[in-house]
Amino acid sequence: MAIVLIGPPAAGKSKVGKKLAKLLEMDFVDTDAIVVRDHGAITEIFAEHGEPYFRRLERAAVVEALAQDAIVSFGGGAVLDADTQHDLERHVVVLLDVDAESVEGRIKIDGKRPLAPDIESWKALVAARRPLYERLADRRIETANRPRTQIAQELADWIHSAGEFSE
Ligand SMILES: Nc1ncnc2c1ncn2[C@@H]1O[C@H](COP(=O)(O)OP(=O)(O)OP(=O)(O)O)[C@@H](O)[C@H]1O
Ligand SMILES: O=C(O)C1=C[C@@H](O)[C@@H](O)[C@H](O)C1
Ligand SMILES: [Mg+2]
Repeated sequence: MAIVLIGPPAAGKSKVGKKLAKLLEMDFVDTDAIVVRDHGAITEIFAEHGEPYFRRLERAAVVEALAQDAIVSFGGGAVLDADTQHDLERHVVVLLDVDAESVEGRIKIDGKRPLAPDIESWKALVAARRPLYERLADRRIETANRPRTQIAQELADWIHSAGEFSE
């Protein structure tokens, strides 16, 4: 079973996931990183082949990631795939959430998200996905104005107390 972090672009899935994996002494896998490893930069995949093509590569990355007992950070849109939604029923799913105001500075900083290049597109994307994120999640964590270390520690404590991965 994997512990899967889902949620809006720039919620902190990759950064928090890495810290959580360290705390729990588990492997860390990121579906975006698998796609990049196998196919190159995400911005270029979107520009050259479009979103449906990217989603197929992403689905393969999800299958690889969920086969491991690891902390798995999803790309923001990985949950859109119906097979992935079904697969998530067998895993622990955490929604890392963030509001538009708090995410604004984060989006501006890296600007490398083809579907959310600015805050207005981020808002529309997240509004459409929010019911899905909430339906799939076993637990929701607010990340606005909170250090990543604290978020990771809270999650690690919850996982320990829930008995997940206890030996
Ligand atoms: N709790 C936080 N407080 C402040 N900044 C944060 C926090 N979490 C993440 N960030 C910043 O937000 C940006 C996005 O973080 P990260 O790449 O982990 O997001 P993500 O959820 O993995 O996004 P994506 O869906 O694009 O993969 C980074 O610049 C990161 O430093
Ligand atoms: O929210 C999304 O649809 C995306 C988020 C990123 O993690 C990448 O997977 C890609 O930029 C698409
Ligand atoms: Mg990420």
